[in-house]
Amino acid sequence: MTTTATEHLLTAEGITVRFGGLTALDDVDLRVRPGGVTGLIGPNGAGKTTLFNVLSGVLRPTSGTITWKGAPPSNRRTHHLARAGIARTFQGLNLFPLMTVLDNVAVGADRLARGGPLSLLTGLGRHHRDERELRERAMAALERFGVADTAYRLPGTLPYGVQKQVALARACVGDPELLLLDEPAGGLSGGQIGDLAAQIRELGRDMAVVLVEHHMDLVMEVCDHIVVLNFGRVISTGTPDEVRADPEVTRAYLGTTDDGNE
Ligand SMILES: Nc1ncnc2c1ncn2[C@@H]1O[C@H](COP(=O)(O)OP(=O)(O)OP(=O)(O)O)[C@@H](O)[C@H]1O
Repeated sequence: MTTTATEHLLTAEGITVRFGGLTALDDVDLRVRPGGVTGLIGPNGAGKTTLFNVLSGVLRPTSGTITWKGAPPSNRRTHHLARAGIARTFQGLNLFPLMTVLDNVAVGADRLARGGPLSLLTGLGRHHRDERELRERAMAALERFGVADTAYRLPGTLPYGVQKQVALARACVGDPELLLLDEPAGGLSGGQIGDLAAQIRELGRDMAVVLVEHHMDLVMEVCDHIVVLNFGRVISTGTPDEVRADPEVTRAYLGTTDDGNE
């Protein structure tokens, strides 16, 4: 199925997630168009990570529907979503510590190969040509993110900022149509965050990016559209300027009442 520029790539409707008695998401809607950067923000515990986990197939919602390119995803398990064109990064990076940087990134290209998921790890069901192509793609992705010189190192031997670039290269190597970035600025210095902003804007020209991030300057700089969650509900949506000017958003972040009292 093809998607025109005016159609939504991903639609989440009425997403509710309950953990026992706690409602982490309450009837949340999210629509993502092809291309551009959507920010998902909100105070601690607002439900951002839970929504990300639903979108990337890690968590099945209690109720609600997800539509990918106009139809429900045929299989919501994470590696199937990756093959359909949805990639994500993790707060904890999730790089394989005993694999080289190059192999870590080649695993991310798996959706383009004929072998099954993780066949690069097991060596089963894959042609030598596949492997060579995957490694060439992985090297090209490392070059794109400026870390090709680390290809044969183990991730744990590299500075944190470099590991973050490797994780980005892994997410992008399969040419996803939707990239979910979970707090990409966490642990980075001011200068690194400036570089990251330029990278995210560039990525948003090739694919749709959804960004969960606490670093407000970065969010306001790179996002075309922002969705604000508080206590599991969408309390505001709009452009960065619209969201910044919304008193509901200020109240959510400051935890104040209409009178300005705590
Ligand atoms: N597996 C779980 N079991 C029980 N409660 C959970 C679980 N995961 C999240 N929660 C709760 O759901 C609510 C939303 O959490 P979530 O992590 O999605 O928020 P968040 O907006 O990502 O917060 P933060 O900015 O602090 O990462 C919180 O009250 C949290 O304690």
